[in-house]
Amino acid sequence: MHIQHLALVNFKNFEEADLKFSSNLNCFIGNNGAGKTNLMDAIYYLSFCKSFSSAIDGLNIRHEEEFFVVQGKYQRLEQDEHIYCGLKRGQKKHFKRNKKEYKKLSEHIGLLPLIIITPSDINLIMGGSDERRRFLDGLISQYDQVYLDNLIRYNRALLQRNKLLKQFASERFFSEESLEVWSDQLVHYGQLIHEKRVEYLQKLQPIFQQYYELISSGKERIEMIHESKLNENDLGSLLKESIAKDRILQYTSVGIHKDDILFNLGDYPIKKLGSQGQKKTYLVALKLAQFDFIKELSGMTPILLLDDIFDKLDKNRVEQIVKLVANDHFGQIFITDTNREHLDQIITEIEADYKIFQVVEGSVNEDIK
Ligand SMILES: Nc1ncnc2c1ncn2[C@@H]1O[C@H](COP(=O)(O)OP(=O)(O)OP(=O)(O)O)[C@@H](O)[C@H]1O
Repeated sequence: MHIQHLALVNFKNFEEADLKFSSNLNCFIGNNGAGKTNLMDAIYYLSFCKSFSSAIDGLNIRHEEEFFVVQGKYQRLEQDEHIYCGLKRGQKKHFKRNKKEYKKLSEHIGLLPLIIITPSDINLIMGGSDERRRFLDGLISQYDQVYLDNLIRYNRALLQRNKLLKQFASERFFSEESLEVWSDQLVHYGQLIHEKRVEYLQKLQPIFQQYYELISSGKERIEMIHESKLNENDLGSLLKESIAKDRILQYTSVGIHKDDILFNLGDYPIKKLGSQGQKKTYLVALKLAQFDFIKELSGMTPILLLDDIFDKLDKNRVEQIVKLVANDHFGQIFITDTNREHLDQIITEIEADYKIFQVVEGSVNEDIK
């Protein structure tokens, strides 16, 4: 699966762009702020119906303009796919597959698998536990609709239980029975979600380990530990035990919404003791493991976007990553960099087809080989 053609109008700092890609390697070269990441974002948009950098769609319309259009032509399972995304200021976003508008954007997710590695991934390590849960939930739910449904139902029940706890406190009243309606739902869906999280993390761990060893030349040991009270106890008993506490706090203090993943390097948390390069290696390995996962689940080779990947990594690690992604296992790859040094290194490693795009302040020149 690959994108052949990308056309932009008024998307971020691009007034217009029209790019034909290689099915293997594509590189965006340019100075800071030129628009390399914006091009990556446009490709991301066509897979996920949203930007990876800003939650507000309107921010992606070029300043002073009224709309943006992003269009892509893909080869997917031997067929052409035309994807269109258009947004007018203050209006609903339009998203079409082969000229037919989607009723729900969620129907599109998973059609064009894509993995992105960006500097903002650091939040996965440095941010709160919600970042890590979102990563894991996103990984599982992309191809497991039942998991996603269970998660939605769990969150609804959690919201209701918390509302009730607040209401009890404000009315100086308490009824364990009324709380049970929601607790039972939390137990049912929470247990199912927990089992899937355990299963998927177990599957992810060895692939992650393998990638980390490859990039770091086997010098460091890593570990991913699923921290969940449900590992030792069932959620029903946990909720019962914490009723008094929940009454005081006015929210549900146990459940899968409190899970975390501990990222260790050796015996220590990478968040506290890892160097910047080690953290970057960790994230790259984690994302490449995610790549393998999605590849297996979707039956397609995802597009791989590597934004600013070489920053903070030493020469050896860069070399290992270059060797890795040059492998046949990966399909279409996009790389951004401020100079051609890494790119020239990659090109000598692979025999595959490649294209270079020079990005200069919102405009792109193709193929300056
Ligand atoms: N809606 C918008 N309208 C116009 N310009 C925008 C819009 N959104 C972002 N930009 C501009 O895009 C530029 C950032 O582009 P981008 O992040 O793609 O740069 P880059 O080439 O990846 O740089 P770096 O090498 O520093 O990562 C900034 O100058 C920013 O002001």
